[in-house]
Amino acid sequence: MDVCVIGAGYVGLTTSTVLANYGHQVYCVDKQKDRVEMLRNGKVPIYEPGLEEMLVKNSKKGQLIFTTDLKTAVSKSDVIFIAVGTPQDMDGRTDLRFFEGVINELAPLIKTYKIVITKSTVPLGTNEELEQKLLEQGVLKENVDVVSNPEFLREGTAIHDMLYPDKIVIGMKEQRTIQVLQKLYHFIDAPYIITSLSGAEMIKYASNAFLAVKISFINELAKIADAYEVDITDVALGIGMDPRIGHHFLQAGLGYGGSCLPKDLSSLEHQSIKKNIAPHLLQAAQTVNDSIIDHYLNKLKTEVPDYQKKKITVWGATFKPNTDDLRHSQALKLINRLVDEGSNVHLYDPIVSLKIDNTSTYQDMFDSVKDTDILIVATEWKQFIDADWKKVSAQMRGKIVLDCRNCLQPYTLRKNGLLYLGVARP
Ligand SMILES: NC(=O)c1ccc[n+]([C@@H]2O[C@H](COP(=O)([O-])OP(=O)(O)OC[C@H]3O[C@@H](n4cnc5c(N)ncnc54)[C@H](O)[C@@H]3O)[C@@H](O)[C@H]2O)c1
Ligand SMILES: O=c1ccn([C@@H]2O[C@H](COP(=O)(O)OP(=O)(O)O[C@H]3O[C@H](CO)[C@@H](O)[C@H](O)[C@H]3O)[C@@H](O)[C@H]2O)c(=O)[nH]1
Repeated sequence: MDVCVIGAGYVGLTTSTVLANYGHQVYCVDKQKDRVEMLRNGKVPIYEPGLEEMLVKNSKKGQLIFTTDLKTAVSKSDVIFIAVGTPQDMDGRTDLRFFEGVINELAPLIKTYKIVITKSTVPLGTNEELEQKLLEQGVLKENVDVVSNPEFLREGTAIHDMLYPDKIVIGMKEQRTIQVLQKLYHFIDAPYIITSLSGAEMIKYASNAFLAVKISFINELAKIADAYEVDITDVALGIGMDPRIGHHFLQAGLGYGGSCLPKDLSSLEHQSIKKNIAPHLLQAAQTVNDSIIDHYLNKLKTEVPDYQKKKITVWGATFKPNTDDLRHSQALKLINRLVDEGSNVHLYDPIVSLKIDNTSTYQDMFDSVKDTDILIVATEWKQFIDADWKKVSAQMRGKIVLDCRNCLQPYTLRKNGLLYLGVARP
């Protein structure tokens, strides 16, 4: 099929590349000229393992075309994906500026039958409004079907997640769209969940809200476990064995961040309040998440009361490993907090080279710990987990390692003369 994907970010690029790889002719449109130019030259503006290779292969074949020319892309396509950002505004609601911008640009271009598929995460009712707005702006009813097809990929494993999803969610009004979506996703073997437009929108928010609640649950338990000197990783393992609970998303640590969980939870809270329903649980999840950095720093303070006067190295800045995404990163919040407190901060991240006032950034993880008093592991990159701790210990001046992701082995660190510090890791 001929497909137009609007937005060349994490979702748009993954969708475009995978669809092209499985035989579709894809036109990926972005309004940022430099981004499109870069993509045409085979350079991917984001760090996503495996993406560049597949993207270049399909661009070379002409199967995947990057453009700023929406008009031509729409005229050549049967289906149009919207994959632009839907960030949160100052109040925590969804900012639909980019999404609405797309509707206004699309409306005059739809002259023959098209299926418009929303991949972006949008509040309940947005796809109904999308259809209304297209019709109000002159699109003929017989020329458009709107489908809500939310995306569940995770950054760092985006290609895998698109190829092997646990389900494909389709919100639609016209049955005829289902066959088209099945043809589009012919290479994916997953159950279809067919629902209304808002049903699909809600499944997306409900998934991310549930994940956020689950993480905050284990993080609250970690505080209790810490007070009773219980190892939270044992508790997570124990409760996770119950298939009704499951092992996923029970890794206690610095809390959740990223471009989705915080903003989607916040958006759902607002959508709930709009209908006079108090979102107690959703708010509690956010409150717990907001309290975690303090909890870790208090832990550090019990060991080093004047830690602000020490030289501190932080490993990891991104919101999780295997991504360059810094949006709502808890690690970055921790770094900024240390800087605000006046600490002498040294940074190392395997992918991102940060420029933050009053910090020093290193290109080598071992150089970054030279003569440092305290090492804080803020993101669980594999190279930190597998670090040569003997070498780290030899480089450091002090001996304290604060593990904010429960990703290190206390025994290994102690064996190498380091003092392991964590929450609920006695
Ligand atoms: N990042 C994820 O892991 C992920 C996963 C699932 C769902 N989502 C959702 O998917 C949507 C996209 O997220 P993302 O992280 O890929 O966003 P992103 O910010 O990485 O990329 C969005 C792209 O859209 C482009 N854009 C904006 N307006 C445009 C327009 N009018 N025409 C053409 N291009 C335009 C921007 O230039 C940008 O390149 C969001 O709603 C997000 O919540 C994201
Ligand atoms: O046990 C866990 C699991 C995750 N996290 C943190 O939670 C955040 C989110 O992690 P993850 O869900 O893996 O990252 P995303 O790439 O943001 O993916 C989420 O957000 C996407 C955008 O909506 C969805 O598509 C995915 O299904 C959903 O998992 C990160 O800060 C993680 O460090 C924990 O603290 N403990």
